[in-house]
Amino acid sequence: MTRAISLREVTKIYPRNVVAVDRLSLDIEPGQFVVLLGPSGCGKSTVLRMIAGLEEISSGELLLDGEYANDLQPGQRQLAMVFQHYALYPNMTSRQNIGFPLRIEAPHEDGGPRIAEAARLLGIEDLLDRYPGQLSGGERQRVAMGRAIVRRPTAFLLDEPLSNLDAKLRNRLRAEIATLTRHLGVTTVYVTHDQAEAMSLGDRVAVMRDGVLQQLGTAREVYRLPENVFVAAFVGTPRINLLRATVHAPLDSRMSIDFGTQRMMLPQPLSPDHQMLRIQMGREITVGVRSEAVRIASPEEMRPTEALLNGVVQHVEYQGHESLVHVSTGARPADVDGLEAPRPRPPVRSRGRRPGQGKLGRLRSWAGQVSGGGAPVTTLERPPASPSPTPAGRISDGLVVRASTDVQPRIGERVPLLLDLDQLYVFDGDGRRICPAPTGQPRLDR
Ligand SMILES: Nc1ncnc2c1ncn2[C@@H]1O[C@H](COP(=O)(O)OP(=O)(O)OP(=O)(O)O)[C@@H](O)[C@H]1O
Repeated sequence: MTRAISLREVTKIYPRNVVAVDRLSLDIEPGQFVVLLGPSGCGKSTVLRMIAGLEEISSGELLLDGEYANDLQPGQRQLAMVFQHYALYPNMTSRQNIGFPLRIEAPHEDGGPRIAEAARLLGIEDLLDRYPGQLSGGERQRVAMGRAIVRRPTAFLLDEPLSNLDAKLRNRLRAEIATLTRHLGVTTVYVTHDQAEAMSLGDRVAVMRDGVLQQLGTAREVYRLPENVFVAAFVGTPRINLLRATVHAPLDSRMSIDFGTQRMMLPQPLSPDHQMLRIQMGREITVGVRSEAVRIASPEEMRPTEALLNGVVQHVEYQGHESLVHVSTGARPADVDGLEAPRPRPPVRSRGRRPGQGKLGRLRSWAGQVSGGGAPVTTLERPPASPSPTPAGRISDGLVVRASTDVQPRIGERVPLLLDLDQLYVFDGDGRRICPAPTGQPRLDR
């Protein structure tokens, strides 16, 4: 059995008025895999904990299969949660750890066949008699998954389950989790701050910022048609180039985008999307260009859908199969708030979380509640990942261009840049995407 999960205008306000989740509405269909993506502190885990019943909902409704579920006890929800820090009992073998929830639920039943089935699905049959201390990080996370699936839950709630693992293992387990949950056909809500992980995993990605849902869509939609500058900047590697500009639209000559030190002429006749830019004349806009939408090539090679800028090569990152060329155009880079660091909310860190109430403390208590009673001992192998030290939203001031390794520009060289206008994003002063035109407004098919 699998579950439909709906959140209707759900808000969570922690003590001291910390609004962790703000009127979030989300419908997750049975069997769907939805990723909650956003920077640290944006409220992802809180959403998951409210679904699990580990956190009270301040206002709004949670529906499980269409039934009001705000007041259901965690144990009545038949959901399984897996955490970043695999909470395994160190003095129990993998078999005992996986079978633990069954012993609590049905102490007189033989859990053997279900444990064996879970172990087979996860490919850990040969690890069943080992203790957590004798397992690698990835193996422990598989055992933790085993403990979740053995109960045959109606949905999985996965809270950054892979962030403690090294990149290679993370990629492998990520693929395994996707395959496993699809095979089981169980609704899955997966929390991560890693956009690459989100893009590769979910049927749908819900991008959050400051407790507010920014966009819900397929990975392709959030990448190709980001609804605002935050989503554009958060999703995609290398990060989208974002430049401050104004629209220059004289009646008697061609429309251009003015970057301060140079203007980019838009081809005539103007596309319907570009015609709409006229309204922005004189206002500051943000232009977004992904690194694959720019090429270093001579103006003679310019296609009808391209426009020309000039730049000076600052730095070349050799990546083996391609190079990332950082080019200065003299344009002002745009800042986007809240991309990496939590929003500055002074009361939050000192908001009176008692020792043990932070991520670690919450983890200890959740582990006990969700895995079906008892208070499991948590083996914590690594300290929780600290938030990225990068200051919020600083976009590097060079335009990053993806180039084939045949292109070998010299540092300091002046180069022509051809921008693909079909992949040009424009955001208004409030950060909303105005080009390509949002759905419902006339726009080019792409
Ligand atoms: N028990 C609590 N009491 C008060 N504030 C809390 C509590 N738990 C979380 N918060 C705050 O609520 C906000 C959202 O936290 P949450 O853990 O849901 O974010 P997150 O996106 O999952 O972040 P991370 O990826 O770092 O876990 C943050 O500002 C956090 O400090």
